[in-house]
Amino acid sequence: MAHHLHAGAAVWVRRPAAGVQNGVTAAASEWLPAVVTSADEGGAAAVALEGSGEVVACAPADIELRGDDSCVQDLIRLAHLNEPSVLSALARRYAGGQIYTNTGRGIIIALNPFTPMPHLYDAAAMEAYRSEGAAGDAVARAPHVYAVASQAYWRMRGEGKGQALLVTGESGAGKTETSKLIMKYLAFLGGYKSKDSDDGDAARPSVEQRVLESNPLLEAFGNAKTVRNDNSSRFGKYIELHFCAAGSISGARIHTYLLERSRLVAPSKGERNYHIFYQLLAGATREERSRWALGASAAAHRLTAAAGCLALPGVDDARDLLVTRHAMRAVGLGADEQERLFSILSALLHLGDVSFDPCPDGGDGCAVGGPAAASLAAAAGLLGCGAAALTKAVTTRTRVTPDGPIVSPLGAKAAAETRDALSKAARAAALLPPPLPRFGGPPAAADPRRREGVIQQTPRGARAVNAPQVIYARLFDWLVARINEAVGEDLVGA
Ligand SMILES: Nc1ncnc2c1ncn2[C@@H]1O[C@H](COP(=O)(O)OP(=O)(O)OP(=O)(O)O)[C@@H](O)[C@H]1O
Repeated sequence: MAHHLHAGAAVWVRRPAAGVQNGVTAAASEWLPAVVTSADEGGAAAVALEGSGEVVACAPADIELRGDDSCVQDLIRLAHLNEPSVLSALARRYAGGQIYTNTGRGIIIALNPFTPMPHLYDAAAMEAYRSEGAAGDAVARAPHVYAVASQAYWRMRGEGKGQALLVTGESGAGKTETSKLIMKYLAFLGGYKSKDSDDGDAARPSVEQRVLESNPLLEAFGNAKTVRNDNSSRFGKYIELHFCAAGSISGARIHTYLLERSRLVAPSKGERNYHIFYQLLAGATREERSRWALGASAAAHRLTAAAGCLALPGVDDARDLLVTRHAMRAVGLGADEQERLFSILSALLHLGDVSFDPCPDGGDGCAVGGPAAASLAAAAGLLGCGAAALTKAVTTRTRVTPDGPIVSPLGAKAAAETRDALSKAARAAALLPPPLPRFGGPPAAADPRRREGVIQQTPRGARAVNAPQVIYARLFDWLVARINEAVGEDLVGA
């Protein structure tokens, strides 16, 4: 940008720098602090770089004004609002352990510290921001995610209107962690007492507790290790928290979007499938392992082994299964429902192990033989449908014509691509009778829109649908619906 520059003006100048991204050296640039030694009318200048004193000539596009921003904690107070000033202010604060920076009222930039910072979120910090917003002074204290949450909370209470908090950023930026901090803090502001507190009905966790405790469950089924984030949410979510007139949480509702279904059958190299599969394979008891015919470890099943990443440093999948089970109980999933749930997950693992051989007679179809037949039988048993019906479903395609259905064989490649080629979701539903309602009442049935959504997810006229994906997506929807039942939708008094 062209500026009126004079000798002695403090500026940023853009200089070429080699950057390395994903192991590849790429041309990049960096902004360096400098002082103008001479400038022409068009904005070009000769500058002396701070530190080295080297004098370089710069085009107008490579120069930005620089102010003294050393105490700035709100970006709108920068002396010059330009890219290098913003980046330098954020970098300086981050280096000093200040991961939060305001940018105007109600917007905060959070930089991921990638290390636990318990002092930022302890009881003293919670108290410090309790009245933020109520006092109408959101900038008085250090920028903090609690300040934004507190501001929204008190505005909701003051104006009696719903508030929305948008948490956005690229994968691994810290959205999930930030959302959890916000929820915990809103629960705290609403008077939530920790579960250690001995008042109340110990057998019935509070709504706040159920909301917070449902998180591990959603994460187990909806998160996976990616190349960018060991605990990446593979779905979008919108969480509604309902408050009663007295200001405490009275209920919640979680809406989820666009679960990454393809991960189930094809996680990318170096990534993992959904956490729950590794938890199950690491933490199932000997008796459960035999009941569900599970392999000894994640290496034993294609769905968990194919991408080549079995364990994660610092993650104990067996211990995490205990956390997931605790969350299941917290949202009210009984032993029967848990059994069905783990049976279906096990069935998916077996289904993933089914492979197809070309027909021995050289014909069009394919056959399921050897160990694959055992996997298919195990899947059929766990899903509660006959092995013959499942075999037919995975090796044939049915077309409905005015003269009746025409069944034709699928080649090995087509069958393998679709894995069990249950040609349509409707057929899948017929074969896996009825897949999720057996968990104990289908919330989907009570909500026609949701049911429609499931049907729409199946490409109409598609030659075949990958049933593990369909089943897993239904399982996930069912789980979200159960969590919603547990956390309630009590809008009375909100
Ligand atoms: N405030 C924080 N304090 C400490 N560590 C954090 C914080 N925020 C994020 N992290 C670390 O960064 C990791 C990634 O964060 P998170 O899962 O929240 O990212 P995300 O934006 O939700 O990613 P994705 O879009 O892939 O789900 C966390 O597992 C945690 O280790």
